[in-house]
Amino acid sequence: MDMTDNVCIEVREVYKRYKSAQEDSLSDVSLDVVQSDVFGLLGPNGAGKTTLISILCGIIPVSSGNVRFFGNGTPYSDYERKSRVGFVPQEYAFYQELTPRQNLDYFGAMYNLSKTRLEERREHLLEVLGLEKAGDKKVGTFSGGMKRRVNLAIGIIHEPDILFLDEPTVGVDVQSRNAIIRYLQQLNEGGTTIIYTSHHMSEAEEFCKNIALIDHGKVIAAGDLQALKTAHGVDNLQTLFINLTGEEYRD
Ligand SMILES: Nc1ncnc2c1ncn2[C@@H]1O[C@H](COP(=O)(O)OP(=O)(O)OP(=O)(O)O)[C@@H](O)[C@H]1O
Repeated sequence: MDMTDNVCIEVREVYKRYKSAQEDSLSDVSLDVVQSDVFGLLGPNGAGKTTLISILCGIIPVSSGNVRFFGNGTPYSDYERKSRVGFVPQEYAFYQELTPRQNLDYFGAMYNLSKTRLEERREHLLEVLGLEKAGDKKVGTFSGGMKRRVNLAIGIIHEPDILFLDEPTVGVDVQSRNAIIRYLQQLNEGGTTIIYTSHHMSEAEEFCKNIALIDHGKVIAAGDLQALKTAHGVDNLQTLFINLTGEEYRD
């Protein structure tokens, strides 16, 4: 990281043990995410990625440690954190019985957007995510790719500065995957900081500037993706991943 980079998320010595668990799901996790980064949280099944994203989004508490958010070097208030951070969860977070327009109106209202602003955002997102024609059909009838795009639209209805995505392209076809990643790239070019998880190594390799590789709740490698590949003498992310996390199944 460059000294001039503006840290927007600071994670320090975070531990997490779920109530029913015998072991820590996160153990001594420290990370910095800089403004306008595309940051990949990568690791095998059960590594702790969803746990970490859930903590960063304020959905579950840490057992110990700290997470702080900054905008231009100043810590966010709770209000700023809510209005400037967006989250696209792995599970679908919409009402299947409602249409995309109705879902976007419902979730947009939670952010206190004005009626005009909400309409503008809703129609913009339906258009750029290729959902215009399906805008008044029940989401429950949609393909996986369309549902993923609705999930994404809901998470960004309030135009967040910092966006978390937990496997945003899981289970979709190549067209939807490309549309989602292209759109996220555009958001990032416009200044949105993106933190995302994926099991799709070639997608992550193209998309991420920095990564943290997590295994058994610990950060085992972090930093600039290109520099990590060079340091470990590998030419692709998948080989780096296998070299650092091993070949065994994680069931
Ligand atoms: N609510 C919970 N209660 C108890 N243990 C949990 C809970 N949620 C997750 N865990 C455990 O915490 C560890 C980390 O899980 P987590 O879902 O964060 O991993 P992940 O890296 O997101 O995995 P995946 O790639 O499969 O989504 C796992 O051992 C999991 O079994």
